[in-house]
Order: sequence, then C-alpha cells, then structure tokens
Amino acid sequence: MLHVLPVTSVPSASESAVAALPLMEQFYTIQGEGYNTGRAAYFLRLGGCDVGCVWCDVKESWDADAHPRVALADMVAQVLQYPGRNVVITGGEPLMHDLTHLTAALHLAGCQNWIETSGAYPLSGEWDWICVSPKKFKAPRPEVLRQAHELKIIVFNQSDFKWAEEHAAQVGPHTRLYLQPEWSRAAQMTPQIVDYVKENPRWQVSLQTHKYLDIP
Ligand SMILES: C[S@@+](CC[C@H](N)C(=O)[O-])C[C@H]1O[C@@H](n2cnc3c(N)ncnc32)[C@H](O)[C@@H]1O
Ligand SMILES: Nc1nc2[nH]cc(C(=O)O)c2c(=O)[nH]1
Ligand code: SF4
Ligand SMILES: [Mg+2]
Repeated sequence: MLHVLPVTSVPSASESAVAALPLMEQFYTIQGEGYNTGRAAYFLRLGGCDVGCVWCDVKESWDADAHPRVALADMVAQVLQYPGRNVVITGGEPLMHDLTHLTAALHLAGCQNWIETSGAYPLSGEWDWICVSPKKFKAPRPEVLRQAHELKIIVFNQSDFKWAEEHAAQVGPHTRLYLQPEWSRAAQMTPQIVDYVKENPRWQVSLQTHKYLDIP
C-alpha cells in the first residue's frame, strides 16, 4: 500500500532558514560603480562579512546578527514598489549566504540580478552580472574569478597595480577590467589610475560616483 505524505504549506525548519536573510538596508538608487554605472538599481545589502578590509566603507554590515532576518518574499515585494528591475545584491559579503532562493524569486518577478562580491565564498544563485572585487585580506576563489563579468580592483597604493594584473590573469577573456580608487586615497591614487589606464588600455577607470553625487 502506498503511503502518501500530507501536503502542507508550513515550511520545515530548513526551508525557514533559507526563506529569510539578514538585511542591513535596502534602497533604490543609481549603480555608482563599474560597468553598470549610471543605471537605476534596487540595492539589497545583506549582513555578514568576515573578510575584514581595513578600509571597508560599510563596516556596520559585518555582524550578521546585528541585522533583522527579512523574508525573501518581503524583499521581492519591496523591489517591485519601484519601476527599475535591476537588483544589486551586496553586503557585507553576500556569498556567505546561499542565494539560490532569493535570486530565483527575483528572476520569477522579472528582475535582473547583479552581485557585488569579494569572491571569497562559493557562488550560489542565478546571476545576470557578477562583479568580483577581490581582497588581500581573504583570497578570492579561482572558480568565482573565472565567472566574473567584471573584475573591480580597489587601488589603495602603488603595489595594487601589480596585484590587479595577477588577478586579471585569472579571469575569463571577456571579463571587463576596472581600477577603482579606495575612497580615502582617491586624491592620491586617481591620477595614477588615469596614467595606468592610458598605458594599459584594457583597463578602465571606475569611480564611486554615488559619493560624488551624494546619493546612497
Ligand atoms: C562594501 S562592498 C560589499 C560587497 C563585497 N563584500 C565586496 O567587497 O565586493 C561593495 C563594493 O565596495 C567596494 N569598496 C568598499 N570599501 C571601499 C572603499 N573604501 N573605497 C572604494 N571602494 C570600496 C568593494 O571593493 C566592493 O566592490
Ligand atoms: N550607488 C551605489 N552604488 C554601489 N555600487 C556598489 C555598492 C556597494 O556598496 O555594494 C554601491 C552603493 O553602496 N551605492
Ligand atoms: S569584503 Fe566587502 S563588505 Fe567585507 S570588509 Fe571587504 S569591502 Fe567590506
Ligand atoms: Mg557602497
């Protein structure tokens, strides 16, 4: 005799765990950095990061427990309040979480999923644009570098140009290459980035344009 399990809409403990993620903040703005600069996008900033960049501009994101767990359906509903359909998942380090369910729900809702990641954790989720910004403080995973649409190196001092080339050697042939000044060092490093790009034109300049525009 066949035993038929009852259909229930109550999620199991493991389903509940993936149906919500720690969310530090969400906002609709203009993508300020890299390839998609200037395009409207809804940002979901997830809590949690153990990479430890000394110059991180969002250290409040590091402690995942400091941020409320928000249901994925509620995040999608918030995104849909605005006319744009590009969603940037950032953090914190978003790949510390399994992003399979969040990105599937966003795709079902008609969104384009873009990620900002250090590449230090395995890639999960369905992505339309992957920006990898590797860090000296926790090495990026080679397979994440290989899948990057965009490599964005933060330039803090002159040694970062050589470090940038070492990582450019690990991405695919079509990955866009960007050099972005660390914000507190922008006055010193931006002129050096300009000179470097003129000499090495496969690289492009990326600025944190939202900080100049004074928007989130
Ligand atoms: C806050 S991080 C969050 C995503 C992920 N943890 C990462 O580092 O890619 C978002 C982007 O901001 C960049 N970033 C963080 N602090 C910065 C700073 N002080 N100056 C320039 N870029 C910075 C990161 O390299 C990354 O590309
Ligand atoms: N406007 C805007 N663009 C961004 N691009 C990447 C950001 C991030 O913090 O991940 C960011 C951000 O915080 N704001
Ligand atoms: S990996 Fe990203 S969020 Fe984490 S410390 Fe570095 S810049 Fe900040
Ligand atoms: Mg930012």
